[in-house]
Amino acid sequence: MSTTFAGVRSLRHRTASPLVHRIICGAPSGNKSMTVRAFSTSPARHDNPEDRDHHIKNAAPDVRGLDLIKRPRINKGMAFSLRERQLLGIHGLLPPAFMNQDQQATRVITNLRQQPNDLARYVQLNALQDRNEKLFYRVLCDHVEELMPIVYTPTVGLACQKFGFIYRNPKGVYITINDNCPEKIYDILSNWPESDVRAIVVTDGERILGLGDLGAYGMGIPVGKLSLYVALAGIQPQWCLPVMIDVGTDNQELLDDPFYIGLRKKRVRGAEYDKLIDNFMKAAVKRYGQDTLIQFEDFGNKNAFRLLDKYKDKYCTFNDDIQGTASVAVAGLLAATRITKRPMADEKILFFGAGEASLGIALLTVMQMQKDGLSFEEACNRIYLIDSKGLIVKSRTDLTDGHKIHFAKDLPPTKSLIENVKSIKPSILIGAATIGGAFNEEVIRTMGELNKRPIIFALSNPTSKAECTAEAAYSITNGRAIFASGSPFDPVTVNGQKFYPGQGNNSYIFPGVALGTILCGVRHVGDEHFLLASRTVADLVTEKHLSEGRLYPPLTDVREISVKIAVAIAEMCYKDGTASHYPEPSNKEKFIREQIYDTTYGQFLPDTYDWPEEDMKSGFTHK
Ligand SMILES: NC(=O)C1=CN([C@@H]2O[C@H](COP(=O)(O)OP(=O)(O)OC[C@H]3O[C@@H](n4cnc5c(N)ncnc54)[C@H](OP(=O)(O)O)[C@@H]3O)[C@@H](O)[C@H]2O)C=CC1
Ligand SMILES: CC(=O)C(=O)O
Ligand SMILES: [Mg+2]
Repeated sequence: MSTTFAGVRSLRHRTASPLVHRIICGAPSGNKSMTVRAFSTSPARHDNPEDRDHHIKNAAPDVRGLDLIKRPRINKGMAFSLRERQLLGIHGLLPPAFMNQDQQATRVITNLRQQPNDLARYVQLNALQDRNEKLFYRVLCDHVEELMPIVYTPTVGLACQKFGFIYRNPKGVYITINDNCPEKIYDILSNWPESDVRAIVVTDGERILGLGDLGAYGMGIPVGKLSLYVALAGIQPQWCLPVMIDVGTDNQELLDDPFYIGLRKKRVRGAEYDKLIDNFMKAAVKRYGQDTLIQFEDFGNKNAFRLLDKYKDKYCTFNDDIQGTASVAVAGLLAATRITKRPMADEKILFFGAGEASLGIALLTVMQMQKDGLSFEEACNRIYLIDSKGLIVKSRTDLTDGHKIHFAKDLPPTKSLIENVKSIKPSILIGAATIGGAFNEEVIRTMGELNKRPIIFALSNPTSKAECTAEAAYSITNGRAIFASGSPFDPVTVNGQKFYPGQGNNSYIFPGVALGTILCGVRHVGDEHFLLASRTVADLVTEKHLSEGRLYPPLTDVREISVKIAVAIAEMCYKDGTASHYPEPSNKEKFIREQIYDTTYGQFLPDTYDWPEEDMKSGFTHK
C-alpha cells in the first residue's frame, strides 16, 4: 500500500484508514461466537482505487442487533442479506422479504410523490435521513431536480418556520450563549459522535433566507446545506457537522410560540456575542483541527461582514451568502455576456438591495472587471446599489462603515426602483432585497425597452421573496430576458419557445469549493477561489444551454460541476502553495473522484468471506 496524500494528513489528528479491528459477533442461530474483520466505513485514503473498493466492500459494522438497524449511517433496512441478518444479530428483526436498494429507492420516491404537500415531503425525507442515510442520498441524487426544492429552497424555508412543530430528531449541535467558554463548547463538540469532522456549517439564525430572524428554528439551514455537501459534491456525511449558535431571537412570534425549541430570550449582542463566536471558533479547531472548514450561513448583515473580516485570514472559513452568492452570480453574468457579446466591463449593473448578497456580488464583479482591464474605481463606477433608504449616493451620511461607500454616486438620492431604472439605464438588474414582486411589470418592461437582451436576476429566497417570477421576466420582455432566480422556477414557453430559467443559487458553488478545500487542506478560502469557481461553472455552460435560456448547466450535472470546481481549486492551491496536504496528489482529479461518497450499500460480509467451519455446519444458506 503506497504512502498517501490523505494518509499523511491523518498523522495529525485523524484516525488512519483502514481501521482494522476485530469484533465479536454472535453466531446466527444459537450463541456461538465468531470473529469478523471490521473496517472503517470511511473511504480509504489511497491512490489505488482497488484498495478503496476493497475497503468499501469489506466494511463491517461495530454494532449489531437492533443498534445496527437504528444507526442510519450503516442501516440498510430490508436490503440486509440473510447472511448479514443472521451474523449481525438482526435475523427476525426485519420482515422476512429482501429488497435491494433500487427497490427501496422506488418505494421512497413513489411514497414522496403521494404526499399532500412539500412540507410533508420534507418531513418524510428528513425521517429517511434519520433512518437510512445511504438510501436518503441515493434518492436525493437520483432525483436532484425534483427533490432539491424540498431539502433546500423554497421548502426548507417553510420547514424552518415550522421547525418546532415538525421537529423529530436532533441533527447537529446546539451551542448557546449559556455555554460561553471554550472548554464548555469543546465538551459539547465532543458529544458529537463523529471525531473526523472536516466541515461545519454554522448559523445564528438571524437572517434565514429572506424570512428574517428565525432563531434556533434556523437549524434547518445548516442541515440542508450540508445535505447538499453530500448530494451535490459527494463529501462524506460523517465529515459534516451542522451547528446552531443560539443567542436568543428578536422574533416575538417565536418567543410566544409554544413549540419554540431555542432560548426564550432576546438576542444577546455586543461583546458577549463576539466572545461566544470566538470561543466557538477556537473550540472547533481545537476539536477538529486548524484546517476544519467553517462555513458561515444566514447570519444577520452586520455580523456576517464583521465576522468574515475578522476570521478570513485566521481560520479556514467563508461566508456563503457573501462569497458563495457572489460566485454563482458572477458565473451567471459571465455566461450572459456570451449572449450579449459584450465584455463584463461594458455592463452597467443596478442592484436592488445592498446587503450580503448584493455587495458580495458587486465586489466580485469588480474583481472580474479589474481582470478585464478596468481600475477599481472604473469598475465601481459601473455598479449602482439601492438599499432600504434608496440609491447609494455620496450625499448620504450613513455610509461610513462597510463596503457601500465604494459604490456611492454623485447623483440625487432617488428612492424608487423604477425611477432609478429609468435614470441609470442599467443593462443588468439584480434583486437581493427580500421584497417579493419588486420587479413589477413596469420595471421589467422598462428593462426590456432599454436593452435588446435585458439581464434580470431575482435572487431573493424563498420563492415568495423573489423579485419577479420567471414567467413575468420572459413574457413581459417577449422572451428577450436573460433570467436567473435564487429559488427554482419551472420552464416557461413564450411564442412557442421554451426557456429554462437558471437557478442562480450558491448551491452551484459551495459544495465544490468545500470539496476542494477539504481534500487539499486549503487553510484560507478567499475571493480568488470564488472567482475561479465562477469561471469554472461559466465554462461548463454550453451553447446549447444558452440557446435554452440556461445560464448554468442543469442541476443534474451539479455533482460533475462540483468535482470540476474542486479540481480547479486543487490545481490553484498546489501551484500557489496554499494547500497543506502533502505529498501533492499526482492526478488531482483521480484523487478527488476517489474520495467521493458512494450511495451504494456496503457489503458487510463479503461473498469471499472465509466462513468458519462451525457456521457452515449450522446449515444456514444464503438466498
Ligand atoms: N440566490 C442565492 O444564492 C442567495 C440569495 N440570497 C437572498 O438574498 C436576499 C437578501 O439576502 P442578504 O443580502 O444576505 O440580506 P441582507 O439583510 O444583508 O440585505 C438585504 C438588503 O436589502 C435591502 N432592503 C431591504 N428592504 C428594502 C427595500 N424596501 N428597498 C430596497 N432595499 C431594501 C437592505 O437595505 P439596508 O442595507 O438599508 O438594510 C439590504 O441592503 C435574501 O432573500 C436571501 O435569501 C442570499 C444569499 C444567496
Ligand atoms: C441561498 C442562500 O444561501 C440564502 O438564500 O441565504
Ligand atoms: Mg444563505
